Amino acid sequence: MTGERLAIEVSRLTKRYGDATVVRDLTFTVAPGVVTGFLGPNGAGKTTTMRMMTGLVSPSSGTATIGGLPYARLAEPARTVGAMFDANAFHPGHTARDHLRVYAAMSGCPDGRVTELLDLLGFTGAADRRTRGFSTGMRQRLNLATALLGDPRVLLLDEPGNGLDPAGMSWLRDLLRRLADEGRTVLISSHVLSEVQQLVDDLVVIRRGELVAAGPLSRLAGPPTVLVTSPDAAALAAALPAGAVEPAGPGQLRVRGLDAPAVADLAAAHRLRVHELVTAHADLERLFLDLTSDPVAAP
Ligand SMILES: Nc1ncnc2c1ncn2[C@@H]1O[C@H](COP(=O)(O)OP(=O)(O)OP(=O)(O)O)[C@@H](O)[C@H]1O
Repeated sequence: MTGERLAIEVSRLTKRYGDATVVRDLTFTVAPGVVTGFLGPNGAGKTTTMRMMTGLVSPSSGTATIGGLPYARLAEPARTVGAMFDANAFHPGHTARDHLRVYAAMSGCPDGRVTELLDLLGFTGAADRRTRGFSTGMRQRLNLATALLGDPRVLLLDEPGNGLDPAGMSWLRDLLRRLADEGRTVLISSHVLSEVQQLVDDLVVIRRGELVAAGPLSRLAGPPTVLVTSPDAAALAAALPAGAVEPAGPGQLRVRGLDAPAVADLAAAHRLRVHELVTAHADLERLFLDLTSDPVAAP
């Protein structure tokens, strides 16, 4: 599918409420065609920043633009940006279909789009049930359906993984991947890195309203290492390139800069035994805690 590719540019964005600066001098870009995770502990300023992107909150200074324009100047804002903020904003007496019809009418979407989305988001049996009985997972789906009504090129989703079980997360991952592969810009917030690490390509991490890291997840997490268990660990360490290896435990080495097959081949060439070889990816939860920990604010 072709369509406009619209980057989100946040430049020196700042929001003050009275004496409190809740978003401070934030600058980052959200690229089209990938899923970007917007991460930070509770109260870091994620929702406020996303609301500023959609004009729901006005910045104290700085700008947030979508495809080069502030939200208010977009020709068709509701069809350009789909946003999801509150997982509970449904009329309890409305069915999922009623809810989508109301929003479709407000944003000028054809009724056929409602049926299409109910199918796409797997509402088969639940489309005509009242939302008051919906699980959190169903609410998240309905929210997503609402955000997708105008077939937007940009999606801003505040905590879409909240309350989803593993099957729901896997479904969400596939859906977001498909939307990004269509060239859309997808920004999802979360305060739990482990929740989104399977969903995102890029990360923007904030703490107390300030940027602490931005870039591809693979770059922030660093390259994987190989963990080798061998009764010949000392001889294997001597055979590996100097500086590529460090002890990781009894009979265990951590190897950098070589992948698992290269380590296995090298051990075989030296007739050394290998009992276990594991490719270890960075501990992303640790990385997130390191990036966002705040000794001053600790109790
Ligand atoms: N209208 C408002 N008036 C005053 N303070 C506000 C207002 N809206 C948000 N804040 C404060 O701004 C800070 C950032 O809130 P925000 O909801 O943007 O954080 P968040 O990163 O989305 O947090 P969470 O993960 O808990 O949703 C918080 O301290 C919050 O109390």
